[in-house]
This record gives sequence, structure tokens and C-alpha cells, in this order.
Amino acid sequence: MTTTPTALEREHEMSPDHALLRIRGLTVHYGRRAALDGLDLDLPAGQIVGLLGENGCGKSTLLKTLAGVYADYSGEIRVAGHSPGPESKAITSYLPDRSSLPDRARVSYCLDLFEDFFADFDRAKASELLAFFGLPETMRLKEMSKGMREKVQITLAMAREAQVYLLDEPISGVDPAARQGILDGILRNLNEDSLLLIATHLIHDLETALDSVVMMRHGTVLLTGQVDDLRAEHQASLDQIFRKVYGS
Ligand SMILES: Nc1ncnc2c1ncn2[C@@H]1O[C@H](COP(=O)(O)OP(=O)(O)OP(=O)(O)O)[C@@H](O)[C@H]1O
Repeated sequence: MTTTPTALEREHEMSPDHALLRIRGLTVHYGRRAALDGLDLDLPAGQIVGLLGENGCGKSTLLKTLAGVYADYSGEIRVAGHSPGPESKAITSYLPDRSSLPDRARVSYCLDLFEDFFADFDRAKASELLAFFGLPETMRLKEMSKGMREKVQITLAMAREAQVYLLDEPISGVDPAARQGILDGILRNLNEDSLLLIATHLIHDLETALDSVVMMRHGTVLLTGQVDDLRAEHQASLDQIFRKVYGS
């Protein structure tokens, strides 16, 4: 039986230098409200990408949908050629904005869980990252501050040997002085062929780490570009560009 190729499959055949992440016409409704509204986006491997935008513009919904956690969407998504599902999840590491880890668990138990669940989880890398963050594996999550828990979440997400990392506001609970250290933890050992898509409001803290940005508004992409190109074009920092774009 032959099936008609989708728009993305046709594009894939026509452009062999395909993007690692491809999205066409992605739409998500919560009731009558469109959280994502026909969003198109291509992102290549080997980039650290900032996902920026005002509160409620759809960043978390986009990451959740790409991660395969939210499946009620229309449009097309391909992660390394796969629609969201078991194959895409096997190569995608997702850090949600809310933790679903059990409060009473010790860090070591979380490591056991991830080791059982993800074939690409590197326990030695996780232990090394926890030591870098100064967190004991014997500690229970409920004994931790918000920032400490975030470090555990980051450790679990970044200790996978994934092709795509989707991080939803990973350093929002961390004090300004500690943010650089956490960022170093995230970027440490990051495979140069991986794609890291990171939703954040902390543009100033992330500016030097980002290769490119995606700015969203009302469930669509308002602007994308390489950070160096945008800075040169606007003669301004990313923070200033953001204020200009969203102030208008
Ligand atoms: N579970 C839900 N049920 C109903 N509406 C939702 C739900 N989750 C999100 N929304 C709505 O969808 C829109 C997009 O929300 P989303 O959380 O994706 O935005 P965001 O850009 O991540 O916001 P923030 O920067 O505040 O984290 C918002 O209007 C929000 O109110």
C-alpha cells in the first residue's frame, strides 16, 4: 500500500541537509484557546538555542509537545526524522517546568529510576555532575531548597547521552550568583552534535552561552536568528533586542 507523503516528508526528500528538529503548522488548543498557533520551526544539530517570549506565549507547551508528553496537537513534528513517540523519546531529554519526582526520594533513588528508564543515562556522569554541584546522593528531595532540587533535575536531564535536550526554565529558582555555575554544569560534557533548546526569561545570564534564539509570541515564532548576527544587525545586546521586540 502506498501512502501520500506529508509536507515534511516531501521537504525531507528535497533537502538532505535536514534539520534535527522540524516543525510545521504545530497547533495546540487548551479548550478554545490556541497555545500554539500554526508554528513552523527548523533547528539544526550542534546548537544551543534560547526559547524566549512573554509569559503565556507557548514556550512550555512547545517543549512539552516536542518531548512527546503532550500528544493532543495538529501539525507535524520530526525529531531526527521521528514523530513524537518512543523513538523520539529515546533520543530526547526533557526537563519539565515542574518536577514529578517523589518528594521523599533520595537523590540516589532518582538516579536508579533514570538508569532503569533511559538506556542512554550515564550514571557516572550524573555522579560527577552532582559532585560538581556539591549535592550528596544520600539527601532526600524534601530536605532540599528549590535551587538544590533544580540542580538535581538538571543533573538527571544532562546525564543522558541525548541528541536533543529540551530544558524548561532550568535556572529560574537559582540565585543570580550561582547561575553561572549551574550553566557551566549544563554545558559541561554537552556533545557538540546535540541540540539544546532552553526556555528562559533570564536572557542576560544566558546570552554568552546561546548560539541562536527563537522568540515567540501568541503561539507562533516571531523571530529567529544567530545571536551574533542579531547583535550585529541591531547593534545591541540580546537583552536589549528582546526589550525592543516585545516593547513594540
Ligand atoms: N493545562 C493548561 N490548561 C489550560 N490552558 C493552559 C494550560 N497550560 C497552558 N495553558 C495556556 O496556554 C498558553 C501558553 O502557556 P505556556 O505555559 O505554554 O506559556 P509559556 O510561554 O511557557 O509561559 P511562561 O513564560 O509563563 O512559563 C497560556 O495562555 C496558558 O494560560
